[in-house]
Amino acid sequence: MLRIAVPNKGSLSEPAITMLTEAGYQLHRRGRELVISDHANDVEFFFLRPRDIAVHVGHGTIHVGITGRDLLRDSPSGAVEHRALGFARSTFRFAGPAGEFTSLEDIQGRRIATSYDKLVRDYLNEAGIDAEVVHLDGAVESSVRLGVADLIADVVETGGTLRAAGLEVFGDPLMQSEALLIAREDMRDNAALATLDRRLEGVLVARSYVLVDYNVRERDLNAAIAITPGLNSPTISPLMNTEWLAVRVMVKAENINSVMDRLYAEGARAIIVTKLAASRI
Ligand SMILES: Nc1ncnc2c1ncn2[C@@H]1O[C@H](COP(=O)(O)OP(=O)(O)OP(=O)(O)O)[C@@H](O)[C@H]1O
Ligand SMILES: O=P(O)(O)OC[C@H]1O[C@H](OP(=O)(O)OP(=O)(O)O)[C@H](O)[C@@H]1O
Ligand SMILES: [Mg+2]
Repeated sequence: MLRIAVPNKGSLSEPAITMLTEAGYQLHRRGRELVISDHANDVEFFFLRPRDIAVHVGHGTIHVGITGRDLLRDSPSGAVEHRALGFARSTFRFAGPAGEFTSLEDIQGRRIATSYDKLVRDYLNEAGIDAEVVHLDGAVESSVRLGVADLIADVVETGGTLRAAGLEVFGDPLMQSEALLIAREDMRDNAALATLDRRLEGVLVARSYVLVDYNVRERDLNAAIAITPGLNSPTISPLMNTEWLAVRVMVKAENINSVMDRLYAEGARAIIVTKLAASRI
């Protein structure tokens, strides 16, 4: 039975549970259960602190897990990134009081508050900068005002928390993060992991693609197909009126209106777009 670690709280928890549910798994918690068995799918879900998931997966007692790339990099765990999952996107940045820091060199000899000690230390070592890392478990943005640090290094999404604390980012981001499916290298060829991975890929595709149907005259077909080449190849079917063909094809959802405009300009008509509920590519 495949053991899967799921974040039990924080920004990763709800979207991870939603994604696994969309992938067909049963992991509804009625109360404070720490483990849920999904017998129909032959998997077991362990609800764990986001920060601990890389440790459990690296240890091998849990086969795979969902965590953030920043948390994985902050852990000494031997787990590796298996697939990016496209949610909980954030950047990891240095920030200080407005106007006080402009570049990385300004950090030399100063005190940096963070919950991500290893990530920050590795970055400073790489950059050849010597600074003191002050570990805090959370609410890192308050540390400058409270005097325990001169600057911070933390997760930034909207920047709202920084602004509220009177801090400004400076320098390049230390990294870009998002939720990941992580596993140990030796799980790479595991069949149960491959099934989970294909299901998650199916959710990602269903979220980012739409199905487009349209009719087009045979003479305009090549121009239309150039706009919508599809994943493998579009499906072309005959219509009763033999001058026209029906085309069915997958298209990235984000540009769908501009794609429809261009298809229409090339002579396509009866263009309809359908959302995908699930997919296996
Ligand atoms: N505001 C946010 N927007 C997007 N992603 C975020 C945000 N805050 C945190 N994350 C991401 O969520 C993960 C960390 O989870 P989070 O900070 O929500 O957990 P937590 O419950 O605070 O955990 P802990 O108490 O161990 O710090 C990281 O991968 C981080 O990049
Ligand atoms: O840029 P923003 O959109 O404001 O989001 C970033 C904030 O969200 C996270 O905090 P969280 O809610 O996890 O609290 P924590 O500090 O206790 O971890 C993160 O640590 C930042 O403080
Ligand atoms: Mg947090």
